[in-house]
Amino acid sequence: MILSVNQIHKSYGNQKVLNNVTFHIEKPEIIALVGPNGSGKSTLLNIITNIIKPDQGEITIFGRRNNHPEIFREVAFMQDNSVLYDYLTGYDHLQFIGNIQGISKEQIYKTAKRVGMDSYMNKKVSQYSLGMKQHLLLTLAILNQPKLLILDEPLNGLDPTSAINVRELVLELVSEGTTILLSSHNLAEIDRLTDHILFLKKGQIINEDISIHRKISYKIEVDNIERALFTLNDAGIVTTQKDKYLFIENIHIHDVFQILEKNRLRVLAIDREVSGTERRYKNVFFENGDTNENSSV
Ligand SMILES: Nc1ncnc2c1ncn2[C@@H]1O[C@H](COP(=O)(O)OP(=O)(O)OP(=O)(O)O)[C@@H](O)[C@H]1O
Repeated sequence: MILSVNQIHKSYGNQKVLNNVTFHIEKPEIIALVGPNGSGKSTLLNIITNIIKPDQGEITIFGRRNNHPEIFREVAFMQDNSVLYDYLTGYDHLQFIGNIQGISKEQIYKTAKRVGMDSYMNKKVSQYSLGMKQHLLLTLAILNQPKLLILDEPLNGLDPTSAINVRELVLELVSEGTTILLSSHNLAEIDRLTDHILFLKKGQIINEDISIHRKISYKIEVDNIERALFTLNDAGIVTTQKDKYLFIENIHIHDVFQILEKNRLRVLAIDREVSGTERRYKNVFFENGDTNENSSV
């Protein structure tokens, strides 16, 4: 068992933030923790990493309690940027943590290069952008090649290029056997990363394989929209029109191309959108017309 979260309760004053949270991670994969602002995601990650104590409940990581002194050889938590020191360089931070963990200079350089921060690691953190700070925090987190990596909003503040790099790195780490538990607000990013979602609702976990909710939709522009609409619907492919675009869901796009080509219809543009998480998110959090997504227990 990689991670076992058992019957965790946590309140702040009268506010019950986590109410009997239980879930288990048994195999290396990416698991996304999703919930509205204030639903308790950071609190839960902080409890898992033993930064905050729960009121009740128990966490085990690789079979040991999460307060075991050796646990942090195998687990890393990407903290938020308040842990960084403005007057130190990125390299100073890496060297400091590297010294504590007995990590070689070569490994520090290799990891910084892997994350893409080697070119500015000798600059002071005061000169870093938000994205550069995120890169440094990620480099610090993966320095000891953890088996379980916990990331709180890792894509926050990243421009599209950096977000793609981090996403690719996360996928690479998982392919090497690392388990990644991450929280994110960015549902489109989650769709690209994983099918395994933990929804945090009213202090409790709804643990789901999102693949059954996956929807792939295509937005297509053709040279003759009326004829294309008629032709596709006639072929049994449910197609709708909005403005100058056709919309088709959950279909092998190759079939659509073949039908259009056979009928001498030309595709001018095509856009593909994958959504599963967002659709399920709405079902979970906006049920019964409840549009107040803020969690209260
Ligand atoms: N130290 C604290 N003292 C009192 N209340 C707290 C404390 N930390 C968190 N809370 C409250 O607990 C709730 C959950 O906070 P938490 O930061 O875990 O949520 P979150 O899901 O991570 O939110 P966000 O997505 O906005 O980061 C919020 O209502 C927050 O105000």
